[in-house]
Amino acid sequence: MNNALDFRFKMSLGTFTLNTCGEIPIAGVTALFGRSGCGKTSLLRCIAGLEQAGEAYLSLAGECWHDSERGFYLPPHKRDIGYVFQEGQLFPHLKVSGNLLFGFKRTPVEQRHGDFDQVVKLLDIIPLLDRYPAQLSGGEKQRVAIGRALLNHPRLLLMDEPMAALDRGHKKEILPYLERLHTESNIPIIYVSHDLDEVARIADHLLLIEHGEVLAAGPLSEMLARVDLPIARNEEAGALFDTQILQHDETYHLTRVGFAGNELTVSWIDLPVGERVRIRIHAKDVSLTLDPPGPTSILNVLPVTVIEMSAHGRGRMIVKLDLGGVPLLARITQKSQANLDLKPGMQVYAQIKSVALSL
Ligand SMILES: Nc1ncnc2c1ncn2[C@@H]1O[C@H](COP(=O)(O)OP(=O)(O)OP(=O)(O)O)[C@@H](O)[C@H]1O
Repeated sequence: MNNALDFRFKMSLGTFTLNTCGEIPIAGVTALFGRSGCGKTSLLRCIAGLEQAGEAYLSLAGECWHDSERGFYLPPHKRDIGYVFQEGQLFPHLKVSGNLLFGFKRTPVEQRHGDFDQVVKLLDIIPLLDRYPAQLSGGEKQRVAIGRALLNHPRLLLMDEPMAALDRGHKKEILPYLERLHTESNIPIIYVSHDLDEVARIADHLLLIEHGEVLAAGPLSEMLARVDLPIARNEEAGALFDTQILQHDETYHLTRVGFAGNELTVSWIDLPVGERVRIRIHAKDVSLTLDPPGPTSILNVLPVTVIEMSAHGRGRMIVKLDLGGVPLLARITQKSQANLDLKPGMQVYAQIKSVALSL
């Protein structure tokens, strides 16, 4: 594919073997996802050129960066990439402004001003410009590290678990910036993570890595809706919906969102009507019933069709449902599946608590 990063790497690291091949679209955010030690960082380092696999092929939009067969290897500093590591790695002796200016290496002087203003605004860095890294929180350091990488105008931004060293509070603080980056920057990003909720918020594509190999790859919403992949076993498994805000209910502090002819009531979303939001419904928060329930505290009861089922873990099933053309996942017990005698093709009702829906 010409508008992609094509890769093939084979190498051993101690007892571990990385044997990956695939392609990553040069647009949006692609998550490299998998459990700890599966090889995500190794793959990212191969892409950056920091690791030289014995067997390697890498090209960006048809431009070769590494081809071991031809003995061609472009060193990291010639690859035009930005790299944000788990810990920001700022220069401690430079103020934030000085650290950011380091990101201007490749930008002609006359273009620098506009970019700087845009990036510091995007990442809310203005109040931090005069501080030294030691005077920043973990989340602030990461914002500056991201800003510095962006100012370098890379053709590709690699991010290796940029939130891994942050506590829950700081993670929450930085996530909206990563989402903004995703919608407002046109630099393609490859994002390593083992946190499914994080990936679901910011990625467009997903490469699932297992034991050093690419197990599956595709658009995020399709990947999250597959019941044959280990992702479906994850506690946080669930389907993703691109919705639009239809209405707010100020009395009950609820919001109504619409997607593909369906509507859902969710907890209040502080965004104007008409705005698009990504909503995730965790499989564990969806229950199934054969008949429409009578009066119930559950605000969302939607007719669905069973598409397929897969056993996951002891006594548990994951059920893929069709909700007016979009997939929804439900996790139920095998006992419930037997009690309801669920089979593909059956029409049932999915019950989703509105409080269970999260952005
Ligand atoms: N220099 C090395 N020598 C020996 N083994 C290594 C080396 N570097 C990595 N490994 C091993 O290779 C495997 C893959 O490591 P890698 O860091 O790529 O995984 P990861 O998916 O990024 O993990 P994590 O999510 O924990 O960061 C691990 O089992 C690791 O122990």
